[in-house]
Formats: sequence, structure tokens, C-alpha cells
Amino acid sequence: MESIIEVDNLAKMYQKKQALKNLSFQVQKGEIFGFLGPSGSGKTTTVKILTSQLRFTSGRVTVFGIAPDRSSKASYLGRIGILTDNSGLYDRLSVYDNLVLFCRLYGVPEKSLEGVLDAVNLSADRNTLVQRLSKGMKQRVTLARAILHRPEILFLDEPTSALDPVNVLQIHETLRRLNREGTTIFLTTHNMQEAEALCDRVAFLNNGEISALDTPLQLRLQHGDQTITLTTPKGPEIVGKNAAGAIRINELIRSGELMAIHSNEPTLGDIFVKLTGRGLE
Ligand SMILES: Nc1ncnc2c1ncn2[C@@H]1O[C@H](COP(=O)(O)OP(=O)(O)OP(=O)(O)O)[C@@H](O)[C@H]1O
Repeated sequence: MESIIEVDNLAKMYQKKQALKNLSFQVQKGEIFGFLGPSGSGKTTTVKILTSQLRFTSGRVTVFGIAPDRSSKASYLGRIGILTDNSGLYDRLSVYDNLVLFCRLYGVPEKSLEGVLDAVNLSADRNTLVQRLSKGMKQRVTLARAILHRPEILFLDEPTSALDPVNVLQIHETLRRLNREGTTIFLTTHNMQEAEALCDRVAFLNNGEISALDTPLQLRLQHGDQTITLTTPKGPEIVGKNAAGAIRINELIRSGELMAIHSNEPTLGDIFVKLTGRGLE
């Protein structure tokens, strides 16, 4: 596996406020990496540093092996896409005209917009003025803008916060497709379902520090209580994931009393609370 982002001992102070401390992680090429943390934990600060919008206090950061500072900006900004909540779209222009402006900025031929509009499901709305769009549609225009130059890494800061479930699903589908086509995705979220649904690996960020980093499955297995809940006509019954549990399951199947079986792995939200003592919201 090849690391595309490397962060080593990163710290960031805003005057006296320490927003990030001793942050170390690597993002592998081709993965969807989730940065999961509650409000104020340092997610946006990290994205801004990785995308050279903010200077850091100490540590080492590279993206594509390049340090993201002012002198290197030009050499890698064209290789990344950024989606944040401040949309910066022109309300009085259509979807298409908004995107044409960015094609010119990035030197991308206008004809490539067909595929981009298709990817975010906005082909039919191309001539609609941005001011007439719903929140979810606007978010899809900003996603289109972030991907139209086919970036190698896409940074998404809370891409679906405040969107309804249908729009969330549409954005997720688009992100999965981009990832299948080779885009590495760095995603911040405080939504654990989003992290579970999309991410190959997640880092838990709390007060500017990483308290766990692994695949969602490994985190659930490491922090699970190794029990199974069996639903029977007499009510729920909890057994261990062991030989005795297997015998009991077998008995209930034979007697026709096993109605449902549920492995008791915790959610990422449960694990976050266990490790940090606080929730994600
Ligand atoms: N410009 C700034 N000046 C001073 N403190 C700041 C500044 N920007 C952020 N902070 C502080 O740094 C910490 C991390 O903020 P950051 O915005 O990175 O968190 P976040 O996890 O992205 O939160 P949210 O989910 O609410 O966007 C917070 O305590 C915040 O108050």
C-alpha cells in the first residue's frame, strides 16, 4: 500500500487554544479515510492544514510526498478537490454556468461537464439557477465543482450534514463510484452511520488527538462484548460467542424456538463514547 497523505506529530495552536496535538496518521492511496469527531475536535483544522489553507504549529505533513505550504501550493492544488460547507456558488447563475467558471479556472474542457453532471445526478437540472436549488442539490453542485478536474484526493468536510436521507444516499453513491474509479477520499464527519457506510478506515478524533484508528469492523470486534442475543418465544436470551453458546443455539434451532439471532457488536458511536467519555454530536 502506498501512503498518499502522511501526518507525523502534527500540532496546531490558535493563539492560546491547542486545536491539534501529536496527530499522526497515514492515508493510503485509494481508500476512503474517515475522520470522526464531535464539534470542536479539530476536523476542519486538519482539512485546512492538509489543503494548505492553514499553517500548522509543529510536526510534519505531506500530501503526495509534498509539504502543503504556500511555495508548493501550485504543484498539488490541481490534484486535490475540496468540499466544505461554505458553498461559494453564484446564486444567479445556472448550475451549468457555475461549473463552466470552474472549468476555466482549472483549464478543464467544457465538454467534460457532461460526465460530471451525470456523476452527481444533476444533468436534468443543469439550466436551473442555483438560487432555486434545494440544499441537497446545492451540495451536489459543490461536489461536482470539487471533482470536475478529476482530483486524485477528495477532501470532504462534513459533506452531508443537514441533508435529508435521500440526498445523503445520493451523495454516498457518488462518493463510492468516485472511489471505485480511483479517487482517494478524506472525509470528516460526526455521523457514525456515514463513517460505517463509507469508510475503509476511521480515526476517532477527540480534543485534537486521535484515540483510535482502524477499520470499522476491527473497532467493533475489539470493543465488542463477545455476546449474541437470541430471541425466543420466552424473550431475549444472551449467550457467549463460545462452545456453550453454540450448543444453546443448536438446541433452540432443533426445538424450533429460535426466532432471531443478533451479534452484539457496538456501533462506532458506542465505541467513541467508551474511549473518550463523550458522544459524537
Ligand atoms: N480561527 C480560530 N481561532 C481560534 N480558535 C479556533 C479557530 N478555528 C477553530 N478554533 C478552535 O479549534 C478547535 C477545533 O476547531 P475545528 O473547527 O477544527 O473543529 P471541528 O471538529 O471541525 O468542529 P465542527 O464539527 O464544529 O466544524 C475548536 O476548539 C475551535 O473553537
